[in-house]
Amino acid sequence: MAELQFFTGTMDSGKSTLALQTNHNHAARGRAGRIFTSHDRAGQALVSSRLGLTHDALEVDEDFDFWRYVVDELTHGARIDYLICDEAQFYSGRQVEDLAKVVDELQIDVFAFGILSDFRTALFAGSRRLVELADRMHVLQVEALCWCGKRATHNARSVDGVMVVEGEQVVVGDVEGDDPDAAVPEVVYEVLCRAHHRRRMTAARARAVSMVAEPLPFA
Ligand SMILES: Nc1ncnc2c1ncn2[C@@H]1O[C@H](COP(=O)(O)OP(=O)(O)O)[C@@H](O)[C@H]1O
Ligand SMILES: Cc1cn([C@H]2C[C@H](O)[C@@H](COP(=O)(O)O)O2)c(=O)[nH]c1=O
Repeated sequence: MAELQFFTGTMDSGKSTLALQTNHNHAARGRAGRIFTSHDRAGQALVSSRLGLTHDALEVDEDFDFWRYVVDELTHGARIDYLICDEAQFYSGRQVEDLAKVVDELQIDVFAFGILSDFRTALFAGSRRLVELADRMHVLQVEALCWCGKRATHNARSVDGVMVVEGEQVVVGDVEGDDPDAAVPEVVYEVLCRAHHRRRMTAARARAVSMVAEPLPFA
């Protein structure tokens, strides 16, 4: 019985890696699949993992029609057993509804991967519709950690080193690397626990605050 499954976690939690592993495992068993992505950091029509894995993919823009694409492929004799849908947070609600229709009417498995909420902690449209429609939802077990050591649950955006909660919802970017000499891009993401996201306390701000010398008590 085909299913619509949604695999979610914060940024940097292993979603794209799992997407490519899922594709590999199903293809290794002779199943025929298609891989989709949207706004991948590595560029157009590519799924990339920070582990260095990449795979060609079909780019989903706002006009992409999953139902029409799959029906056209099947009509022309292609076999499709499953769809891998990465960066699904960027899909529209209608596109997610079409993925559910592909599962129900064509018995094709759909594996969707994406973050739940944006830098303001608001659900993305595609993620919201996946939560509403998926047969099964999985939170990835590779836990990304806040700088304080707690499990990270939210994605923070910093612009020029300052955490922001205003701006465009879609800004493609990455979490800051661990190379201290690497140039820091203008927009950087960081995964935080809820408390530190609410306090706007990024790792950089925590370091700065901790470095302020406590006034010595007068002798
Ligand atoms: N060099 C590495 N060796 C092992 N794991 C890594 C390495 N670099 C990143 N990772 C892990 O890979 C995951 C990020 O991979 P990715 O699939 O790109 O995540 P996502 O798509 O969720 O942003 C994280 O869980 C991180 O811990
Ligand atoms: C929080 C947040 C993220 N994004 C972008 C940044 C990345 O390009 C992707 C997430 O990719 P990942 O594989 O999960 O790391 O989403 C955004 O556009 N807006 C946001 O608020």
